[in-house]
Amino acid sequence: MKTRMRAPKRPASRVRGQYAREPRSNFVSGNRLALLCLCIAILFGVLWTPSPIPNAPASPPFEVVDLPGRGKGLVATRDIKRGDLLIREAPLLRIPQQITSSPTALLSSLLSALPAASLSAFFALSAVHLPSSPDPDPLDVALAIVQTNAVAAGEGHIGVFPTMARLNHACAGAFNAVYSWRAGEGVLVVHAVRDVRRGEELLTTYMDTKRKREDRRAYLLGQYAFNCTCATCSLAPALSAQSDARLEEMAALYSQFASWGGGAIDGRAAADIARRIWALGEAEGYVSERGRLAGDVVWVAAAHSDVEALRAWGALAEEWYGYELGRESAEVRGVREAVARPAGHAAWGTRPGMAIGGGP
Ligand SMILES: C[S@@+](CC[C@H](N)C(=O)[O-])C[C@H]1O[C@@H](n2cnc3c(N)ncnc32)[C@H](O)[C@@H]1O
Repeated sequence: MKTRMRAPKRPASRVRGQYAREPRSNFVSGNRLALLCLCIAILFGVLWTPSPIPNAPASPPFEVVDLPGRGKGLVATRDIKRGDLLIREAPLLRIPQQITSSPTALLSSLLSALPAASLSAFFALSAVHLPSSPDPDPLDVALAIVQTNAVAAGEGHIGVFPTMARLNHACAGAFNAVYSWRAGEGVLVVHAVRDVRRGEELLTTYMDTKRKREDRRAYLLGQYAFNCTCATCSLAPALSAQSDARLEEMAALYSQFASWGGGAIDGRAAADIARRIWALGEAEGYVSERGRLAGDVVWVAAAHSDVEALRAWGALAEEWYGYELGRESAEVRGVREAVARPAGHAAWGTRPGMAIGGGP
């Protein structure tokens, strides 16, 4: 989700890249003793109590439980409404993606600075692709934990979050929770993107799942070492083929929509594509990313000086950004401002005047 995409919500943001393959350095070995001491302190019973975060739900609507075949996960303890805030938490670690030093050296210094309780929370997280040695270097374990649990945390950064990290994955129309980084507050928030019944598992998505089932499953197996059996991946063959076709068409349409930025299509065509994406999402049950889509059409409407379309898409953007990012988010405030003062929009009048049409 790029170009001028504003919300750091692209679910494909779980990170690996350079952190996956960095060779160990002498510096790592030099820090091993300190880390081992800290780990031993943790084993001697330091319990993790999260520090209170302002505006975090006072009583979270879920519990962390062991789920057969999937490790821990979050299960709703009461009915949840679309748009409800589920989690609001600070990172245990926040790491720049582009670094000049060794990732393990950086990780070592970040971990060394953590209070024992946070270190305990970090090392309690799950990890795939652990080193096979019976006595692995704690920094290699730490690296595997980062690779399994880190998500995008602002421009050029990833973060590991103790509660959010327990969310398991589902694809396309099957996930019900979406996370986003609040740069101004330094926290990650997770909202319900659909209604959830008590007893249902809360599920986010680890990747852009607008891909066919075979590709999604191969990616998840390779990166996260599990076979996805979510509701979308479990569809019978004929229904799965229809779902694949919808998801692949949505992905192709998003690319076409983005080509408006370079002038390849006009505003009316861009809005037609957005309406088609919306309809496909409805058929698929894929309602995530609608705030951003509608927000982008607001931009197109402003560029073509179409106030009516701007207001119609603005209402949709406000509603769906509100569900995914929170009604108090910067994105909702931005859309409200655009609707209140269309001519004050940064894109206003930058393309030829044109009626692009209202929402779906
Ligand atoms: C970020 S962790 C999620 C929380 C994890 N279950 C735990 O116990 O901490 C990612 C790991 O959880 C497991 N997982 C996530 N989604 C899953 C799913 N849909 N089915 C089975 N395992 C899943 C995989 O082992 C994956 O590598």
